[in-house]
Amino acid sequence: MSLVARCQKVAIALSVMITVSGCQSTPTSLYHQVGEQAGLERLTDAFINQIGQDKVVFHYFKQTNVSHFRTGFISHMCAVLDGPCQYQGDNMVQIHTGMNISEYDFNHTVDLLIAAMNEVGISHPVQNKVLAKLAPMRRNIIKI
Ligand code: HEM
Repeated sequence: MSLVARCQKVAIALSVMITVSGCQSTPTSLYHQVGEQAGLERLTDAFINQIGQDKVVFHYFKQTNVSHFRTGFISHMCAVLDGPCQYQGDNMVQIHTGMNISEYDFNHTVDLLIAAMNEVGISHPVQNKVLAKLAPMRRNIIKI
């Protein structure tokens, strides 16, 4: 290959790298794998729907402003899944303090989220990665 052709190849490779790193969502991020903003909106709507029909945990949300919850949950998930968002809301402890959420109810809520992920077609390997990100929050949410 001539030197000019080589330089052209390197230039193309570099410009591809710059374009990719300049994107808001890296192709490998979990945020990308759940379908970015539109995917998180679909997921959160399905989750809210699940909660709305649920006899076990709905009572926690009786006084909740759904539109505020929707915006906050989407932005929190976006940040947790390494998307291009900065979650501005209260932290998990602040939000859930006083709710005294039992382990059973926490697990049940996670089941509702899994049902929502199935509903919107998120693959099981991606679901597992999402759940692994949420698992450490358990101790900041339960029985406080
Ligand atoms: C890993 C699991 C969970 C995550 C990541 C999570 C995340 C969040 C976030 C980000 C918000 C704030 C939304 C906003 O800005 O308004 C929120 C609010 C809330 N969460 Fe959770 N949550 C989890 C588990 C639970 C569980 C298990 C329950 C109850 C069974 C629960 C009950 C609530 C309620 C009732 C609110 C609304 C509080 C209000 O009305 O101001 N959460 N949650």
